[in-house]
Amino acid sequence: MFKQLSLLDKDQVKTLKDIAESSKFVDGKISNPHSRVKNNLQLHDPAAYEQSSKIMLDALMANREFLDFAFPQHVAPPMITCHKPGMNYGLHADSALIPLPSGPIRSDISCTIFLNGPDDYEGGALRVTHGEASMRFKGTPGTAIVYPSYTLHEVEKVTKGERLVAISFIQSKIRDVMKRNLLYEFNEVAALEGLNMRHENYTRMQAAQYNLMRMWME
Ligand SMILES: O=C(O)CCC(=O)C(=O)O
Ligand SMILES: [Fe+2]
Repeated sequence: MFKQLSLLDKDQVKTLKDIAESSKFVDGKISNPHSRVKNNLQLHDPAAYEQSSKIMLDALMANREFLDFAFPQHVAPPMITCHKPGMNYGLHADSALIPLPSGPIRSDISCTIFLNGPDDYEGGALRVTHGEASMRFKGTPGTAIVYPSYTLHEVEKVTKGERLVAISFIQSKIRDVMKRNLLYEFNEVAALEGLNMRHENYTRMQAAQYNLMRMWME
């Protein structure tokens, strides 16, 4: 399942764009030296990375929709990347393990946070495939899309302007996507409709929700 989040306000987006503007970017291959498809730039300035990733990490961990949907166990600090005209990130699968200073995390969910808007660049859609079908995303500034890391996906070539986003990877407490989505749906419907039920039935349903989480959470 895919989820679009309203993550950052205008001021946060501006701060992040200011950081990007005044920071050094390097060839994205620095973190994937063997990739034949990665053709973008990524932020390469420790202080700027620390400051920008904290804003986005804090926003993710304060976002109810994200917490309810992703059941995050570990979240990689979001990294700002940039595609200029001619750049793309060809079709690929995300690595199962994402190295972090604190040790590797498993990527269950991938996340793109949009800092530039669809009017700021041409091309550059994030295309996520699902078998022979695919979905294309170009979010407005401050929104994010989370999607399963097991998908093959790509960033289409930017033909004009600049695509500025941040990317992150999430290890979920619920590794199995089917179980995670089922719990999300169950919890959502219970939250929206539960109070219309008779109290004793609501209590029993809540016990079922908690017990599924006990069974499935790592
Ligand atoms: O820039 C994006 O939206 C996604 C980039 C990507 O697929 C990756 O870094 O693995
Ligand atoms: Fe990817």
